[in-house]
Amino acid sequence: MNAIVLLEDVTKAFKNKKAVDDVSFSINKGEVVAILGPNGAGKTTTIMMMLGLLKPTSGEIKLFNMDPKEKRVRERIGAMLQEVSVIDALKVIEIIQLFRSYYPNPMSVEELIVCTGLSDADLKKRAEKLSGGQKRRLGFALALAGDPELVFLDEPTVGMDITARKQFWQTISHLKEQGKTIIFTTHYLQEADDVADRILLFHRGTIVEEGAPKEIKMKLSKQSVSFVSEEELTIAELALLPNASNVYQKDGRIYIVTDNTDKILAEVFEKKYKISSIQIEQGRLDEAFEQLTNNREAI
Ligand SMILES: Nc1ncnc2c1ncn2[C@@H]1O[C@H](COP(=O)(O)OP(=O)(O)OP(=O)(O)O)[C@@H](O)[C@H]1O
Repeated sequence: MNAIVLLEDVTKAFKNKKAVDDVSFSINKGEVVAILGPNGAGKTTTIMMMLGLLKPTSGEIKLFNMDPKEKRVRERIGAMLQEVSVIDALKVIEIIQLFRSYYPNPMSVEELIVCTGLSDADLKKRAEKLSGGQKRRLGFALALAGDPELVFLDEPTVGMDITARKQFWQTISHLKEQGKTIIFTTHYLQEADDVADRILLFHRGTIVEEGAPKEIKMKLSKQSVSFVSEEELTIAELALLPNASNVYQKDGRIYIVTDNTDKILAEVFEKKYKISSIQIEQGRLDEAFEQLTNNREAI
């Protein structure tokens, strides 16, 4: 088996609330996997557990078939977390050298500079003087300092401008070509679609969809029929229509998400509902993602 990350029935509860609820997945060597989901979905908690920084309440996590806390594991992984906390008084280059010294086969400083886009001027700055975007670059450099086989990136592009984002994803593609395994979290379907081999879509602590971006897109970007209702129609009633896969209300219109708009229209007409302003929507991907998570919110 090529799986270098393995989670089996992992749950993390804070007090009584389950942040991650019975999650299982495995990741193979060389895969780029996006953990996608809205705020509070459990993405960061999952990353922190994989890194051995949080202990699961139940279930098991293995990296390279070992406990994530083992030194032999730590030497093979790198992580960029949301908060980069470094020693403010040190210069950027000193922090990078310090991190490199923790690893048996670190990446060269030259390569780290190319990968992260840090400039010579940035290297001489004290960490406390860095802008938000420069701090993210430093965080990325520290994640790569040990030339890791497995890289964890928690919302890596937050605070980056467009140029920095572009360069960042180019570097990720380059690291993938080198055979590195990359796991990143994001709120943005587009980012996951552009770079990931596989998406794990999290919502409320569970994986609600999993697959290649193409598969996820096919599942999510369903068409819908929308209309204005002239009478009191309940979502629950419409959800019973045989071809309705989802029903929701937005800006005074009712939307019925479906695989077959012709059939759903026939079903709606048959019921003789008093409706007007009927439209068929193609379904944008971002919208579909929002629908999926919003609708689950209401369940
Ligand atoms: N240390 C903690 N103590 C209590 N609750 C926590 C703690 N850490 C996370 N949670 C809760 O667990 C849930 C999942 O949080 P998590 O940070 O994993 O989500 P996320 O998907 O990373 O969200 P975001 O996109 O906002 O970063 C949230 O409801 C959060 O409030």
